[in-house]
Amino acid sequence: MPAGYPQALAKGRVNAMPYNLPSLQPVMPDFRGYRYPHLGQLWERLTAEPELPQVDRWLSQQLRSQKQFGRQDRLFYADALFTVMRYLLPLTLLEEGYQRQVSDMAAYALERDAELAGDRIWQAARELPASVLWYWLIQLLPGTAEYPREIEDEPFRTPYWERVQAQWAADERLAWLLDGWRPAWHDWLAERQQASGWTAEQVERFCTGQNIRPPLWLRVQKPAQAAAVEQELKQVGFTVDADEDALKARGGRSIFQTAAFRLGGIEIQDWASQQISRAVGARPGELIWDACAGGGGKTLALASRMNNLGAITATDIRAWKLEELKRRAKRAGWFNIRRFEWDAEAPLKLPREARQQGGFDRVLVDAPCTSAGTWRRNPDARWRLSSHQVAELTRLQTRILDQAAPAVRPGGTLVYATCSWLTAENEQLVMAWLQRQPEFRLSHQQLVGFPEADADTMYYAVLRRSEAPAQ
Ligand SMILES: C[S@@+](CC[C@H](N)C(=O)[O-])C[C@H]1O[C@@H](n2cnc3c(N)ncnc32)[C@H](O)[C@@H]1O
Repeated sequence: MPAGYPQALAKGRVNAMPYNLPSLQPVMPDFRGYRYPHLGQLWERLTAEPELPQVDRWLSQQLRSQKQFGRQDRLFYADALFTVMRYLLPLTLLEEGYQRQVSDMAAYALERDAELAGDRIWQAARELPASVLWYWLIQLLPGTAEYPREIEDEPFRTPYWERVQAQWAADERLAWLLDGWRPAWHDWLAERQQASGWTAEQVERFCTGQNIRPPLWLRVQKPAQAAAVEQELKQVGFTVDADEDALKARGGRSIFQTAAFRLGGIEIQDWASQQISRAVGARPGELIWDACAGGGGKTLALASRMNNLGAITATDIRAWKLEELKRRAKRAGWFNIRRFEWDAEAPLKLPREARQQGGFDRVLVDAPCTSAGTWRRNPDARWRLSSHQVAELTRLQTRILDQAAPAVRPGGTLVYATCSWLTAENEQLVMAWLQRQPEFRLSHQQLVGFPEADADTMYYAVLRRSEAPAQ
């Protein structure tokens, strides 16, 4: 924690646990022998990629052309590859250690962790055959999967595994390696623990729970339609829990085929993400700027609170994302959203009505970040995290905040958000920024979602601009 970090903020505020969390014990994907050869081929194709691709997109491209697979097969292959992704580092170290007969696997793990920083892990992992990955995965996770036939030296591997497991479990920095965590993340985790006041149990739940996919979260566009939407989803086989306009859905068939989705009654949006739009507090009639709107997940949630009264300016550096926003807004029936391409290199030229009142009532900066809070859904994202990436992103995040601040009217609100749990991108960044911005004060900040709710992990800070300019 940086010197002078105020204790009141360091404590953080742990939100109430709104949902019973499922068991956080990861298990092996439901394995049927006949699926193994194709799983091996998929791994071979993935490892032909010189750089680690975004695995969910890569996999859907691969499976799109394979019409022979049914829904259950597709779910299995996705689940299996994602599981390998979660444990990429321990799987790689186990096989390397076994092949080299390394006896001190604690020292070896720390040394290799430093060498394989960021996505360099991919260069080592892509050397491994699918059979050994699968074999070590069976050791790491409880389940009933059979060893691949290629593994003939199993009597030697088992005692090796038992020795390594004992060595890692005995070292505080390495114990979570068994859950797929890099020792290099240890300091970041300690900072998070301190900032949020987590107990050891919360830290453990946070680490192990990264390996379990959260449920599908939906947001009802118009509260008046909530009951009808819930009823339709139940009719087509979903189990649904409701929390205001957030719906937790499990099971069922493709959500995209439901009338509720096609007619704009619902959007897919994680629960934590929905809390960010709530924190902005947009009201009908106000002028809002969503500075990093992307495909519009939060823009639409803000629009939903304004009911076509007032105006939203949605900007992003990527024009193609704003096109998606346009489609989604039309489907939802929101007509008060204006879109502009904007790069935080320069200030935004304010729309006339915002200029007339001295700026926007509320500005949301949903900043580009490491996305560390989405590892439960995108497990490969964790292998891109490095100190270098964090340093680059915090520079960009600060620049975006600097450019967004003058567009907030006196007395208005600026909300800074990330889908990351790293304090460097969140509390630390906001504290440093506030020291240079005497016109703004922190109203409150919060880490929302996992490990308290079965969702992603996100952070937001609500910053208020003073009514009168600072002297
Ligand atoms: C976390 S995402 C936004 C997600 C979006 N708000 C949502 O809820 O769907 C961050 C966005 O910042 C945009 N971005 C990155 N660099 C930027 C820059 N220099 N200026 C403006 N936007 C930028 C990215 O294109 C990305 O869409």
